[in-house]
Amino acid sequence: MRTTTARVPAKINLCLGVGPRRDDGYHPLATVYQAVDLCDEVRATEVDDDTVTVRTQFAGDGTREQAPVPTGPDNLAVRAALALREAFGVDAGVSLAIRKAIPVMGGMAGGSADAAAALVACDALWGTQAKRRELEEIAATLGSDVPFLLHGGTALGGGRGEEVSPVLARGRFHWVFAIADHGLSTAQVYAEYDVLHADSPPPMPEVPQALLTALAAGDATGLGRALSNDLQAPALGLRPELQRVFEVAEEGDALGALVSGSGPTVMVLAEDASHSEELARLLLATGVCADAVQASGPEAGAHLI
Ligand SMILES: C[C@](O)(CO)[C@H](O)COP(=O)(O)OP(=O)(O)OC[C@H]1O[C@@H](n2ccc(N)nc2=O)[C@H](O)[C@@H]1O
Ligand SMILES: Nc1ncnc2c1ncn2[C@@H]1O[C@H](COP(=O)(O)OP(=O)(O)OP(=O)(O)O)[C@@H](O)[C@H]1O
Repeated sequence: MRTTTARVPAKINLCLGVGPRRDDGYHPLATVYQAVDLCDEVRATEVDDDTVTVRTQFAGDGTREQAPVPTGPDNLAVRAALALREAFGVDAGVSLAIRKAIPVMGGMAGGSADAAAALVACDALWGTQAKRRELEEIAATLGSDVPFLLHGGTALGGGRGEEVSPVLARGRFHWVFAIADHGLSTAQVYAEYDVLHADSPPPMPEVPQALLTALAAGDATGLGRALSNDLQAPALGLRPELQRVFEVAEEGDALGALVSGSGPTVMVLAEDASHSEELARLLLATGVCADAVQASGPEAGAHLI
C-alpha cells in the first residue's frame, strides 16, 4: 500500500491583538505567528475503498495525561482529507495515522496542525497537485490557524487569523513550553475575553512595532520584552494557577513569558539552548506545570518527509 507522511510544527503567537467580536462570532486579529519544532506527523495510507479513517498515537513516554482526540469525522485531519477530496472530486479513501507531540487543547494549534499535514499528505497520496493557493483556501475553511500551519516560519496574521503574510525575522529563538494537565477551550477563552470587554469594546488591534524591530534584528531580549497576548487575561481568569509559571520563569531569568494563544500552555523565552534546558528543569522541579518541553523556532510549515 502506498504511503505519504507530512510533518507539521506547533504554532505560537508572539503577539496576539484581539479586536471586537464580529457579527459572524469571530474576532479580528493582529498577530505574529511563529512555528516551533514541536512537531506532529500525519501518515496517509492508500485503502481499497472510499473510507477516511484516523488513529492517533501519542509521542513521548506516556507520563503526561492527554485529552482524547476525536476518532471520527470531527478529527480535523479527517475533515481536511474530506475537504480536499470534495474540492478535487477524488473518489479514493485514506487511512490517516497521527503521531502527536503537540499538546491537545494547549493553545498551540495541534488540531489545526494535523489538518495542514493531512492536506499535504493526501495531496501527495492522491496526486491532486493542488496549488499552494488552493490548499490555503481549503485550510481557511477548516480553522483560522490552519493556513499558517501550511506556511510556517514567522508570519503576520490578519482577518480572523487566516490571512497570512511573511515577516522579516532573523535568528532562532529558544522556548520552553510549560504544559498544563488539562486543556482550555479556545471558544471559551474568546467568550471570556468578550465578558471582560462587555463595558468597553476593544479597539482594532495592531502588531506592536517593537516586536517587528526585535524580530528583524534577531534580538531575543527585545522580543522577550515585546511579547503580548490579549487572550492572556481571560486565560488567567479561567486558570489563575498559571500565574505561578510566570513567577518561576522570572526566577529563572527568562527573557519573557506569555500564555500561548488561548492557553493554557505558557511559553517561556530563553537566551539559548542551555538556558532553555535550565528553565525546563526549574519549571518541572517546582511542579508548576505537568510537563516542560523545549523547542525552537522558526520552523518550516507542513511538509512531506
Ligand atoms: C487562539 C488562536 O489559536 C490564535 O492563533 C486562534 O485564534 C484560534 O484558532 P482556531 O483554533 O483555528 O480557531 P477556529 O477553529 O477558527 O475557531 C474556534 C473558535 O474560536 C473563536 N475564534 C477563533 C478565531 C478568531 N479570530 N476569533 C474567534 O472568536 C470562535 O469562537 C470560534 O468558534
Ligand atoms: N487531530 C486533532 N488533534 C487535536 N485535537 C483535535 C484534532 N481534531 C480535532 N480536535 C479537537 O479540536 C479541539 C482543539 O484542539 P487543539 O489541540 O487544536 O487545541 P488548541 O491547540 O488549543 O487549538 P488552537 O491553538 O488552534 O486554539 C479539541 O476539541 C479537539 O478535540
